[in-house]
Amino acid sequence: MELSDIRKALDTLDDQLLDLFLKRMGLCEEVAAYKKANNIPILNRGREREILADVMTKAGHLEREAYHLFATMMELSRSRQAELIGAPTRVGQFIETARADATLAFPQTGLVACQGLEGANTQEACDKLIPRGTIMYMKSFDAVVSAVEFGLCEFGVLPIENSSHGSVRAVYDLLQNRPVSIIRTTRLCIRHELMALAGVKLEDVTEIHSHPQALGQCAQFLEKNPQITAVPAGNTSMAAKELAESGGRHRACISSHPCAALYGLEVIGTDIQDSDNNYTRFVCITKKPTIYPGANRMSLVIACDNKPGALYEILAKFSAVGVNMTKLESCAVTGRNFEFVFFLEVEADLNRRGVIPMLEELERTCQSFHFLGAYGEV
Ligand SMILES: C=C(O[C@@H]1C=C(C(=O)O)C=C[C@H]1O)C(=O)O
Repeated sequence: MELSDIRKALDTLDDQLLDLFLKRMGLCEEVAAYKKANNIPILNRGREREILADVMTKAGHLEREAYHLFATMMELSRSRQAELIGAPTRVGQFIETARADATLAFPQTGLVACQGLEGANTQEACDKLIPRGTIMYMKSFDAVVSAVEFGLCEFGVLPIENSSHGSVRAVYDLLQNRPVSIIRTTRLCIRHELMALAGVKLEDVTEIHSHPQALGQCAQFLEKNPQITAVPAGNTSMAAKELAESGGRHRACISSHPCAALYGLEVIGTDIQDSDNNYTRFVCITKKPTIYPGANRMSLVIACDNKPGALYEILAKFSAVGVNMTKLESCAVTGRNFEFVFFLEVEADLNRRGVIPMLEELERTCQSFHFLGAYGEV
């Protein structure tokens, strides 16, 4: 057969397939109405397994392809049913409340909780996120979240991930477990400097103090100087202040440039980070769920069953509504062997048809689902 003839035949088949697909979806809509009236869950794993087993037996050497085609069709069917049934979900309620409140422009002032001291990278992030905000410095990430949770500060700013060191697990843990949500993010290029008291040389230094993330981002520098011990500090700026107060002449710290002038230290090494492309992303959080106009990203933390295809099923849902994933990181669940949660960020407009039902479907079907917020990046 000529190529053009084959394509003509394909066009005819595609028309038939489309027609059958629409008929199938029509029947699923009837199923949805029945389920709604009788309060039956959308997902019926047993029925889906039977369908897939039958399809694979009938499909012969194309069993794998047929499996994926039918798994996707059932995925789309469940998504449509969720859209029609509209049963309340936590994520649906969150979005409804958060959007109703978002009539105002993004705030430019207010009290902002920030971990560390003057000169910390987070301070620069605070200035970008809430341009005329008043910063209150806190000792820990936990204290930042508490300040927001208990109303001491309207906003909190926290680092969430670094391009060479990955997600800040402690911050993800706080965001999942406390009643705060992300309203905006920003990205800063981080450069690390080595600082010490006036006159101290690198040869004199036996200890370098800094935040574990900063120590990790300068791992190659530390490897090249094996005589030096890395000592964790609460924050890069705290390390600078403590060094200045200690008077220690065998000590140095890894901090950001403004700390030298702020704490009277001398820079004895510049750009000591492993990669010049070293970025940290920061999130701005609030207690009141708010989605400001123009929000085009969302952060999610999802745990799924430990079985083949579990992650694929999640990704298929994104694909079904055309959502672009910008981050996917798996992380072991603390205290459990080989169980993972996924930290995700997706680009999605909540106004696009199917996006909210997709989130609701994820909440209904995944082992655990946390919606951390919908926001824009500055
Ligand atoms: C259509 C139904 O709902 C869901 C979708 C299915 C499908 O598309 O075939 C099968 C089982 C359910 O998970 C149903 O329950 O029959």
